[in-house]
Amino acid sequence: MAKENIIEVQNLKTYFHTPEGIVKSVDGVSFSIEKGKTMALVGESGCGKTQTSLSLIRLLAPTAKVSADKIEINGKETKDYTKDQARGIRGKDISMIFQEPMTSLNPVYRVKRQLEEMIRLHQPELSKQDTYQRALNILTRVGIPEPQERIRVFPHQLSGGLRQRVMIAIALASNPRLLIADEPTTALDVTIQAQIIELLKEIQKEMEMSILLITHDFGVVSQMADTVSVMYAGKIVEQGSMKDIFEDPWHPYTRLLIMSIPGIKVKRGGRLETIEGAVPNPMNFPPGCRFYPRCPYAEERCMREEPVPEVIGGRMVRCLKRGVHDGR
Ligand SMILES: Nc1ncnc2c1ncn2[C@@H]1O[C@H](COP(=O)(O)OP(=O)(O)OP(=O)(O)O)[C@@H](O)[C@H]1O
Repeated sequence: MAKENIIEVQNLKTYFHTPEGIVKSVDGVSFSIEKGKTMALVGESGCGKTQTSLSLIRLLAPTAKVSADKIEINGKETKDYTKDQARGIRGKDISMIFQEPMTSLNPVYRVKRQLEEMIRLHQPELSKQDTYQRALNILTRVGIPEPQERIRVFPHQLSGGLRQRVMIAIALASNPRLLIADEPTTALDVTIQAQIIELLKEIQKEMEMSILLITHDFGVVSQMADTVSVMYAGKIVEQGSMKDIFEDPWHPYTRLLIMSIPGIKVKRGGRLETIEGAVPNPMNFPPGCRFYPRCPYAEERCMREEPVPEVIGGRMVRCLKRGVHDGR
């Protein structure tokens, strides 16, 4: 049976036209996510992960220009959507949660108003009482104790973990087919982090929802993702199943990211805290491979030739030296 994708993106480019020049924050990105599955988009800060996800729902700065060969979301081709049309896919098709709940929760309204507004937007037929009951049910579902009390408070009166749960409740109130989770656990302590990951996984199963997980943390990827796309300097440099990528990363950047995970996989002394050097300026990428200035395996031709995507056994990699660094 053919796999059903909730989203298919081909050759997405998001460029910011600034007085100083063109910022190529997303530069030809392609991926798809199957129904009910999670794809992690991984990379360091500034690689273009957030702009990729915001491009899908067109929540970009006015200076941004988006182009693509395809952005099919839940069966609809949206690449030529205007901002107004794009508003229609937010909520029903795609919801988004962020690292910092206070950026998406409104500090001046109580939880009740924010949650009920979202429910009303998507189920206007519900009576006042049913809307309230559904709000309570969602709060209960996301593990909020004493929902009758908590629904009456303002966001700042909740702990960080509970705020994250409220944000998830609001995002789920519209029954989205795809949830974009941008660093959903980065600001939380480890125990709460694990609880939120568990919650997202349970809800995903119940609702058969797909997740686009954006993170710099390969530890979180290993707990949630089915597939992984590794992003560097506006491009996807490696793509494949979580198992393939973890067990046998082909791109040097992926290898270095995995080596920087704290924990059991890599021996203590061998662990990297960070990768040396910095992500290049998207206004001025180096010629050839964009990773060569930081790559331990780079050779002369990497500075000249831009690697094209190679697809082998269901995986994709963009590296001229694949086959050398992994001993094949
Ligand atoms: N409005 C804008 N104008 C110009 N450049 C921008 C704008 N917004 C983002 N950028 C640039 O686009 C690039 C990619 O940013 P993006 O936020 O997508 O990175 P990221 O990988 O998600 O990192 P982070 O983890 O910090 O969110 C960055 O270099 C950023 O400075």
